[in-house]
Amino acid sequence: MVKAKVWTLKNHFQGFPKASDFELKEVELPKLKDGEVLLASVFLSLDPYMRPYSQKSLKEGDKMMGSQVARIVESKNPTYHIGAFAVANGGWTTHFISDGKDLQLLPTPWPETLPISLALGTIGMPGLTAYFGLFEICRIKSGDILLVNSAAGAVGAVVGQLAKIGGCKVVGCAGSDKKVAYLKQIGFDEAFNYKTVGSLEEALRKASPSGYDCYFDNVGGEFSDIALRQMKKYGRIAVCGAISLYNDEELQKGPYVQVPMIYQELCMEGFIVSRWNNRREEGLKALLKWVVEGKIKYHEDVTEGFENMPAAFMGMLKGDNFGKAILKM
Ligand SMILES: NC(=O)C1=CN([C@@H]2O[C@H](COP(=O)(O)OP(=O)(O)OC[C@H]3O[C@@H](n4cnc5c(N)ncnc54)[C@H](OP(=O)(O)O)[C@@H]3O)[C@@H](O)[C@H]2O)C=CC1
Ligand SMILES: CCCCC/C=C\CC(=O)/C=C/C=C/C=C\[C@@H](O)CCCC(=O)O
Repeated sequence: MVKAKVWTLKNHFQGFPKASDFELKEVELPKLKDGEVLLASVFLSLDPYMRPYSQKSLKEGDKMMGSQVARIVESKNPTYHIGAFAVANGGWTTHFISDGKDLQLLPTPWPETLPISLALGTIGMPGLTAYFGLFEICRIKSGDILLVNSAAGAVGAVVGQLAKIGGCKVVGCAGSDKKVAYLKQIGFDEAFNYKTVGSLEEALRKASPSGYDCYFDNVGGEFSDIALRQMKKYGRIAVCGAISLYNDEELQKGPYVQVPMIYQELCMEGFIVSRWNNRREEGLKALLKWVVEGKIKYHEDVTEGFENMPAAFMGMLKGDNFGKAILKM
């Protein structure tokens, strides 16, 4: 019998998650049935969606949701061979069984020089979020001026670099001077630390006095109320996330958006990356090519040790991560 260690949601989060909201358990996995494979997690992803989704999708005591790059260690499925790596949604667990239907084998050939953990970030769901959010929702054109927040993160850094490839002027913001320096290093035209600027309104105006054609929003809340009022005529807003709101116990009430939206004739659209699941291969192939060519740089924030999952998750929500937050088993 194989024993798996599993992080469970002991208590639903009230405000910001606490260590006592999680509980580590050990479970015995059953023997494989025909068609099933046993996988061992190698890298686990830490994503902001886990905070709001846990509220709507989990019961207390459930295994925390999440994805990983895992190695096949036993197989009764001819499609999946021992030693192969796949991306799965196995949750916060050291080992799990799959019938293969939810497994995504790593794109091949996977270059020896690239860490397989990129399949959780730049060449994975966050990278696809940037790719489809930018090209299908923002519909960027060469010469557009684009704003992206949480810009040094898993999604934001890809947004900015893809926009540069697409001929845009790119403005980004992040929560530390180290992250801001990184943004400039990877090609952002303007970058600032939103936590230290005196006035966000002035910082945005200074970065682009003529305003913004596209706004890729990862943060929501007060930031977006200010950014919205600096959009150019016919501007496009991709509502990707609202991480500034995820830990609120009561939904905040901001200014109303209708007046600037009408005056500037703006288009604002929310999206979930799974909308393009049928075009996953297209996106991954493009992202892999750009990474291999060096046109998209990546940065990972690696925490070691399964016991540190909750701490790494809470750290990411606080902005401690620099780049894609992952855990190495
Ligand atoms: N719609 C979709 O399909 C998807 C949406 N998303 C969303 O994209 C966004 C970014 O995700 P991802 O790239 O994985 O995460 P990141 O790698 O960007 O990590 C989260 C970052 O959010 C920032 N942050 C945290 N709290 C606040 C706050 N109160 N105000 C401003 N910034 C804050 C921090 O960066 P900083 O240092 O800049 O503060 C932190 O590092 C999230 O909102 C997520 O929900 C992600 C994937 C798919
Ligand atoms: C306060 C309300 C917040 C609403 C938006 C929440 C999150 C946006 C976001 O981050 C979306 C992420 C989508 C991820 C998509 C694919 C998977 O890897 C996650 C699967 C989650 C699940 O359905 O189990």
